[in-house]
Amino acid sequence: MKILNVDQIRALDESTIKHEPIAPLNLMERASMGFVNWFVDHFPATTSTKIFCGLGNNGGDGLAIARLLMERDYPVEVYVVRYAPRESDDFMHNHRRLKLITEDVKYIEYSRDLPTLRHNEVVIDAILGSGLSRPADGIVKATIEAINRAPATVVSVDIASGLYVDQPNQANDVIIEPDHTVSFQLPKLAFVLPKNGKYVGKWHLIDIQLHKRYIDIAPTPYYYTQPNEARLLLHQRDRYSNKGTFGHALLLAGSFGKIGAAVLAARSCLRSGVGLLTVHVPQCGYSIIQASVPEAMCESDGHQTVLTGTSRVGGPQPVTYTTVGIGPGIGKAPETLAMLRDLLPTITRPMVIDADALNLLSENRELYSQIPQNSILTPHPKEFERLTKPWQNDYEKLDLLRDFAKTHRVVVVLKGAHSAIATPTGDVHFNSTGNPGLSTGGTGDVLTGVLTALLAQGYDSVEAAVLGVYAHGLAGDVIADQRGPIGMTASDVIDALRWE
Ligand SMILES: NC(=O)C1=CN([C@@H]2O[C@H](COP(=O)(O)OP(=O)(O)OC[C@H]3O[C@@H](n4cnc5c(N)ncnc54)[C@H](OP(=O)(O)O)[C@@H]3O)[C@@H](O)[C@H]2O)[C@@H](O)CC1
Ligand SMILES: Nc1ncnc2c1ncn2[C@@H]1O[C@H](COP(=O)(O)OP(=O)(O)O)[C@@H](O)[C@H]1O
Ligand SMILES: [K+]
Repeated sequence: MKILNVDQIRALDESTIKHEPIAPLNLMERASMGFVNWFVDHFPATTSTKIFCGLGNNGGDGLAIARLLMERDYPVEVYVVRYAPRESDDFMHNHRRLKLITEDVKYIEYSRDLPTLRHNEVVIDAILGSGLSRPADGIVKATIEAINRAPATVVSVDIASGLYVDQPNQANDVIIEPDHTVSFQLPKLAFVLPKNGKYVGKWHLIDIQLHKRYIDIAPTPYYYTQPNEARLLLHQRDRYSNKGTFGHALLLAGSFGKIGAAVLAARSCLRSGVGLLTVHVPQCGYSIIQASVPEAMCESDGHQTVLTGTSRVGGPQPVTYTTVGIGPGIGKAPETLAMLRDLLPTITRPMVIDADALNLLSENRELYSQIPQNSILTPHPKEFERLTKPWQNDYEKLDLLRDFAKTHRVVVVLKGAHSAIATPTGDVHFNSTGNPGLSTGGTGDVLTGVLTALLAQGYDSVEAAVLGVYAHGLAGDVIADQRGPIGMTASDVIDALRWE
C-alpha cells in the first residue's frame, strides 16, 4: 500500500471529485459516514461525545459526524473553535445542515469557553487535519492542551490536530495525543514514525473509495506492507523439490556467553525453509549447537571463545554456500574483525549482516565498499546511528536511511515498531506487523536467521526483507495474542513462524 505526501493527498481528493465524479460535499459525507461506522462499532450509543471542530474541511468532517451521530441518538455536544474569521465552503454547508437539527452549537473563542471533560466521555478531535500549515497557537493551542489534560478518550479525525502529515514538528509544538486516529484510505507518513507514537495512538483506515488510478500511478518512495502484499511474495514449493533446491546457508554467530544468539538464529533459519544449514561457532559453542539444533551441521572455529579466520582454521569456505548470515552474538574481538575483513571480499552474493558485525563495520568504515551488493543489513536504531551519524528527528533519520541504502547498494532493515526497510533504489517499506512484546533479547537474532533462510532459497533481497520482517512480526503478534506480549520470548517467536 502506498503512503502519499500531503500534496498528493490533496490531489487525490481532487482527482476523485473530478473522475468519479462526486461533489466535494458528498465525498466529505462519505468520509464522515465511514468514520461514524467505525465509531459506532467501538462506542455504544450511550457514549457522551464532545466534538471539537476547526474551520477547515477537518472541521467540516466533524460537523457532519456530529449530525450523523445525533441521527443515531448519541448524546453529542458540538464545539467550534473560532480561531479565524473565515470557514471553508464545506464547513459552512455542514454547519447549515447541522443547524437544521440542533440549535445547540457552542463556540470557543477564549479559554473560558472551554468545557470540562470527564473520563467517561469521548472527545472527537476535528480541529485541524491535513491542512495544518503552522504550529497551533492562541485558542487552538489552548483547546488542544485542555483536551490532552482531560481524562476523556480521544479519537482524532484523519490526523491528530497539530501533527504534520509528512514533515517534522518542533519539540514545543502542541499536538493532540489521541487514543485512536481514524484516517481515510491510505496511511500517512507521520503514522509510522516512532517518535509520533503518542500523537497517533492506534490508527485505523477507512476505505472511502478515493480514485484508484491516481493512487496506482502516484510516484512515492514510501510503502506500507499489507497482508495480501506479503503473501504474494511467498514462493510456493515445487512438488519435486529436494533439500538442494532451497540452498545451503552458513551462519557465523556466537561467542563465549552468547552462543544462545547462534542457537536462535539457527533455529529460525531452519523454521524458515532453508535446505541445509551450517553453523560456524567458536569451540565453546560446538556441543551446544550439536545438542540443541540437531538439524544443523556445526563447524568449530579454531578459537575457543570468539570467531576468527574462517578458512585459516579449517572453517567454512563461504564461496561454497548459497548465502552467509553473520553477526548474532559475535562480539567485537580483533580476531573477529580480521575474519570479517577476509570474508567480505570472498562473498559475491547478497548476505545478511547483523549486530556486532554491523558495529565492526561502523568502526571500520573503509569496509563499507566491500559489502556485497544487495546484502541485507539489520541494524536497530543505535546500530544504525553508529553506521551513520546522529539525527535530529525521524525525518532526518529516514533521509539517512535512504541515502545509506542507495550509496552502498544494500537493503537496510531499520528495526523497531514499523521497521523501515530501505532499498538500493531509495524506496522504504514500513512493516505492519509486530508489537512491543518483541522488545526482548534475541528477537533480532531470530530475524537474522529468517532473512538468511529466505536469501538461501533464492528470494530477491528486497522481497526477502519485506516478507521476512512481516512474517517475523506476525509470529510475534500470534504469540502476543496467545500469551500476552509481556511474557513472550524470542524462542516463542521461532515456534510461531508460519509460511503460508
Ligand atoms: N483527502 C481526503 O481523503 C479527504 C479529506 N477530508 C478532510 O479534509 C481535511 C483537510 O481539510 P483542509 O485542507 O481544509 O485542512 P484543515 O486541516 O481542516 O484546515 C485547514 C485550515 O486551517 C488553517 N490552519 C492551518 N494550520 C493552522 C493552525 N495551526 N492554526 C489555525 N489554523 C490553521 C488553514 O489556514 P491557511 O493555511 O490556509 O492559512 C486552513 O484555513 C482532511 O484532514 C480530512 O479531514 C475529507 O473531508 C474528504 C476526504
Ligand atoms: N515495539 C515494537 N514493535 C514491533 N516490533 C518490535 C518492537 N520492539 C522490537 N521489535 C522488533 O524486535 C526485534 C528486535 O531486534 P534487536 O533490537 O536486534 O534485538 P536483539 O538484539 O535482542 O536480538 C526487531 O525485529 C524489531 O523490529
Ligand atoms: K483532527
